[in-house]
Amino acid sequence: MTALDRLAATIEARKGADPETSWTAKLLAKGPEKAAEKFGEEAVEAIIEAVRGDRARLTAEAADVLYHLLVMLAARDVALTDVLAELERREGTSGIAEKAARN
Ligand SMILES: N=c1c2ncn([C@@H]3O[C@H](COP(=O)(O)OP(=O)(O)OP(=O)(O)O)[C@@H](O)[C@H]3O)c2ncn1[C@@H]1O[C@H](COP(=O)(O)O)[C@@H](O)[C@H]1O
Repeated sequence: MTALDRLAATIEARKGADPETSWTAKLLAKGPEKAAEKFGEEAVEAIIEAVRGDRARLTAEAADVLYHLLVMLAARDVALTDVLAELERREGTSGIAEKAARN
């Protein structure tokens, strides 16, 4: 099990937990729209660090992005395993070839 798998399991387990003691539960209690908004905020913070070129800060912001992505997915009952399966399905297909096949 990777750290991402463990984090997704923890987030799933936080559904219905006490919002006083869990940030995840607090965020989930506010609904999928709030989870999506937080994901957007964290993504923008990561973009800012990517543009600045601060690798340590980008690393930290990327971790925030991954956590908030998983919370947003959990809020809409999308399993990490389904996202990983979609990535596996795409493995070996060049993005350029895939784009060309669309037209
Ligand atoms: N990876 C994370 C993680 N990354 C970021 N955060 C929290 O996400 C929050 C977002 O920070 P912000 O500065 O954006 O929050 P804010 O500005 O106060 O929020 P606003 O009210 O202003 O929108 C902070 O409280 C961070 O601590 C996380 N909280 C939890 N986890 C993981 O989730 C697990 C379960 O956490 P709890 O649900 O809190 O038990 C933890 O053990 C960790 O593994």
